[in-house]
Amino acid sequence: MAAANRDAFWAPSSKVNPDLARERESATFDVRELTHIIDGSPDRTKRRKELENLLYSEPVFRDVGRLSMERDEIYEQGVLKSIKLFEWSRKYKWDDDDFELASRLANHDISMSLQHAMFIPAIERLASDTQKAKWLPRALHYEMIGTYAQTELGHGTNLMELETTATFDPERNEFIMNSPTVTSMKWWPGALGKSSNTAIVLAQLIVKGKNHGLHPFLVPLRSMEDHTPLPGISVGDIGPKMALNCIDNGFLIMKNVRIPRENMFMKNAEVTRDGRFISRGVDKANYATMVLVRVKITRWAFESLSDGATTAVRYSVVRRQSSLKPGERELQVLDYQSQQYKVLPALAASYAFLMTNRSLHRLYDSVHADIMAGNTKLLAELHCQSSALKAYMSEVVVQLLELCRQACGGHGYLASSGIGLLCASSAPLVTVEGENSVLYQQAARYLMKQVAKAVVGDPVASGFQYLLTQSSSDRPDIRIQNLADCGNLDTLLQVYQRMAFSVVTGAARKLQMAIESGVEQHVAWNNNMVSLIQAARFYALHGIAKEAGYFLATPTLTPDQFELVRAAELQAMAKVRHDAVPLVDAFDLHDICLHSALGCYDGNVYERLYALAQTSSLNKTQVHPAYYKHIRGLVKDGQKQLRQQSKL
Ligand SMILES: CC/C=C\C/C=C\C/C=C\CCCC(=O)SCCNC(=O)CCNC(=O)[C@H](O)C(C)(C)COP(=O)(O)OP(=O)(O)OC[C@H]1O[C@@H](n2cnc3c(N)ncnc32)[C@H](O)[C@@H]1OP(=O)(O)O
Ligand SMILES: Cc1cc2nc3c(=O)[nH]c(=O)nc-3n(C[C@H](O)[C@H](O)[C@H](O)COP(=O)(O)OP(=O)(O)OC[C@H]3O[C@@H](n4cnc5c(N)ncnc54)[C@H](O)[C@@H]3O)c2cc1C
Repeated sequence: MAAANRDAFWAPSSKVNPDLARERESATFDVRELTHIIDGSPDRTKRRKELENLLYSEPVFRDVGRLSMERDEIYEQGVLKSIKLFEWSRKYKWDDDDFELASRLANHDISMSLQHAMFIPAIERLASDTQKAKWLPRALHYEMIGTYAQTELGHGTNLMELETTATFDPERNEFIMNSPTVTSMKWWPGALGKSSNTAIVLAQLIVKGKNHGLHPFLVPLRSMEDHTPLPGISVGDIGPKMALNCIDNGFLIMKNVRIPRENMFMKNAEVTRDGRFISRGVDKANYATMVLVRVKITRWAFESLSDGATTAVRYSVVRRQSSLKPGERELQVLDYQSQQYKVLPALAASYAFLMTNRSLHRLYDSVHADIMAGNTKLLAELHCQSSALKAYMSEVVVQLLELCRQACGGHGYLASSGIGLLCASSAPLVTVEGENSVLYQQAARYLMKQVAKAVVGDPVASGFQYLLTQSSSDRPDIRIQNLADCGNLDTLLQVYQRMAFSVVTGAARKLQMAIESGVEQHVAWNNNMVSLIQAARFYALHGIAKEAGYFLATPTLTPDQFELVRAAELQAMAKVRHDAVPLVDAFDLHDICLHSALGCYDGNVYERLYALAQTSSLNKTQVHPAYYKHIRGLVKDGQKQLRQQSKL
């Protein structure tokens, strides 16, 4: 789309859809005040606006062209956006919060997103002080452009079986990096294919023939002069994906690549000059970067879901379709109870996920500070919480975004709705940084340990006190006798704790019985995996309604109480429906960030759909070249055959 049209497209219109305007006039709260809470403070709102002005004054961040771009153009635009953010970050000395916020305003359409998402954080967490002094300036000034290369073609989850090797050569005081098999090539790391000149490579450390397990190594990939791959390095893009195609996820094969001994990250372990292996701190400390990204993913879950909820809610009040009573005006589709049931859980979950991410981030910051000071006591609890919440929130986001798409009817299937791209770009959140089934089990593993402690009366971790309170014989009955009781958050918390206690201890009992029956531990674990994963999952009324089985099959709710919860849920939806538009307006998403013809602030959906249709590459000419090449011949032949038939 030409620049002038592009600017016209995004300019907010003074003409606001009347239905949308009316919804805003009837807000029952101060939207701006809620925006400040969502941003974190009035100052953070102000900061966000400053960064919006900075980014959206740049053509590359305003482009609507991405709907019909070729992959190379998408990649190059993502590189350009990355470099803009890097230049501004250096020029204005952005902190991590500013960089994360700018990245979000760019929809994470950043080819070299791993530089700040993993490469720099890994150096900060896994390098010795001497290595940090050497490598951080080169990473922060973008001489080193990096990635985090752990996953291989043959293994992603099971880190113990990763095959890349780093063999110490005492003669030359070097490590020799190798990809010994086809399945050992690194596969998937972001920005590895074409952008990065350096990688943090996770490899099995071999010293004097002994394997000392997985350790991180800094491996130069490409010349700092002309970006050509260095000797022994074979690297490239793994091909187009469902979305996130600005990112050059790549492959890496190393054949006898030599790196200095000093390139092994040495905060948690080292190999001395004379070939002695020394381990420091806990061996899982090298997994610290993965824990950080899992926490980030809970933030991305909120961002994706609030985008989807904003589009679906605004479109659902603009779209009028069918009437409840013949002859009456067509209804705003959000007035259908079924539409509320599709769309409002995404709105509710957006707010719940925002608060959950903040709570998890506080835990992370506290535990990370302890770990940096050598105290790893709470690492296991952080691992459990980050694993369970990353898994649960990414799972729910994928489900609810698809419902938001369905709620937008046919137009939700258009790229210009933005919601299809949102579904596709959020889809990998259930896989990256630990596939969900695997992470749920990590949480379940920790839960089983807490149950074992609770059973013998030992103290349990702070987040699991319900295992003690719910087990006591004098625990109070669940007080749900009317609709009002269903709005009592303490009561709802008690319901969840009661159910969780039953499901978690039930899973533990099944596991224990299997083991006591003589089944080996790992077989018993696999045979009870679904129960263990369920024990690691569970939000308020909708969560109860959606998971009815667990609340009714355990001594938690009676059928009558469950019916009260269902009625309360529908009542709550009708109430939230009244404020649905102000509640999404409070996310205060700029139209460029939302990138949706259905979700734009002014609600002029039809004009924008038509305007974006003009950008379709098929509309470059009135008659497409395919007519002259193929269709014309078909029509002429048809005419010829009809003439011949008419003569018969
Ligand atoms: C809007 C969207 C925009 C963009 C989004 C899309 C894409 C870009 C974003 C991000 C890029 C993604 C980057 C990656 O994916 S990097 C690769 C990530 N890979 C993984 O996460 C691998 C998953 N596998 C594992 O973590 C582990 O192998 C395991 C499955 C957890 C098993 O661990 P393992 O050591 O093999 O064996 P266990 O016996 O289960 O564990 C032993 C022991 O260690 C403890 N443990 C395990 N992991 C951790 C950890 N991270 N921190 C702390 N402790 C850990 C575990 O609890 C156990 O402890 P015990 O005391 O019980 O023995
Ligand atoms: C968009 C994207 C970006 C990525 N970026 C990076 C990156 O920057 N760096 C990097 O190193 N990696 C990256 N990855 C790789 C990612 O971390 C892996 O895909 C992920 O760890 C899962 O590993 P896998 O794909 O090998 O699946 P596998 O581990 O082979 O699992 C396949 C399936 O088997 C099942 N399964 C496996 N193990 C278990 C188990 N123990 N219990 C129950 N079920 C199980 C699950 O259903 C799982 O989905 C990226 C992936 C994607 C999609």
